[in-house]
Amino acid sequence: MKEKYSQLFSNVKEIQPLVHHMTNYVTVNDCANITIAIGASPIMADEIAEMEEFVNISQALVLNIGTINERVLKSMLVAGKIANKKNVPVILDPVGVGASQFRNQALERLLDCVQFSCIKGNVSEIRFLAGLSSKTRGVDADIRDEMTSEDLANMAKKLAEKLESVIVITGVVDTVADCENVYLIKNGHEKLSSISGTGCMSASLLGAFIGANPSERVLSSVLAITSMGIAGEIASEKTRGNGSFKVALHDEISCLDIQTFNDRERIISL
Ligand SMILES: Nc1ncnc2c1ncn2[C@@H]1O[C@H](COP(=O)(O)OP(=O)(O)O)[C@@H](O)[C@H]1O
Ligand SMILES: Cc1ncsc1CCOP(=O)(O)O
Ligand SMILES: [Mg+2]
Repeated sequence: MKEKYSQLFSNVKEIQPLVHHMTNYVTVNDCANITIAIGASPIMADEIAEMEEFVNISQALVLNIGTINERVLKSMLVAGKIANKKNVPVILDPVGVGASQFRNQALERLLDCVQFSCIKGNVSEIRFLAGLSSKTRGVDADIRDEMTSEDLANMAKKLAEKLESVIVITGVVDTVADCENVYLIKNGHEKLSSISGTGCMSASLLGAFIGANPSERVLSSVLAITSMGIAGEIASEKTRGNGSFKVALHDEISCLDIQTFNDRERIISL
C-alpha cells in the first residue's frame, strides 16, 4: 500500500492538475494556496460564459456551496454537466446544507444534474444528504450529530452506493467510502476545527489528488484527507494560536513528503 500511496502522491507533483474551483468568498484564497502547496494549480472562476473553456482545460472541478447564490448555482450546473461529458471528475462540498431552504434546493438540483466523483462534508452535512435528521449550526458540524465510527462507515457506504460517488465525512476521525471499501483516518488535530477553511481546503486537496489520479478515486481521497490531518498535527506542534497555525498548515502541506506521510499515516481499512 505504501508504494501505491507514493505513486498517487508523486502524480500530483508531476501532473500538476489544474483544479477549477467554484467556491465561497470566505476561504477562496486559502483554497487557491493549498492547491498550490500540494503541487497542483488552482483557477477560480464562476462566470457562466467561461465555464466551457475552463472545464475543458481542467483536470478536476470543485463545487463548494458555502456562499451559493442563484447566479453561481446556474454556472455550477453548466460546469458540472460539461465536466461529466468530458470525464473531468467533479468534487462537491455541500457546505452548510440543511441550514436554509435555498441551500437545500440548490443541493438537490446539483445532485439531480451532476454526477459527482466525490462528495465531502462534515457529519451534519452528510447526515442531511443521507436523509437523516441533522442539527446544523451553519457551516460547522453540530456536536449532537456525533456518531460511532461504525455508524459513520455504514452511512458513508450506503450513500456511496446510492449516489455512485466516493463519500468523505470529516471530523475527529475521517471516513472515506465507496460502495465496496471503507477507510478510517485517525490523523488530524482539534486545531483544524478552530479555523475556518480546513473543510474547504480538504476539498481542494481532493481535487488535486483525484485530478491527478482519476482512476483511483477512493485512495486519492484517502491521501488528500490524510495529508490535511498530518499537516494539521505537525502545524499544531509548532504553533500556539490560530493565526500562526493557519500559516503553519500551509507550510506543512507544501513541505509534506511521502516519507513523512508514510511514517505518520494512521489509515485503517475496514
Ligand atoms: N476534533 C478534530 N480532531 C482532529 N481533526 C479534526 C477535528 N475536527 C476536524 N478535524 C479535521 O479538520 C478538517 C476539516 O474538517 P471539519 O472541521 O469536519 O470540516 P468543516 O470545516 O467543513 O466543518 C478535516 O481534515 C478533519 O479531519
Ligand atoms: C464561514 C463560512 N460561511 C460560508 S462558507 C464559510 C467557510 C466554511 O469553511 P469550512 O467548511 O472549511 O469551515
Ligand atoms: Mg465545510
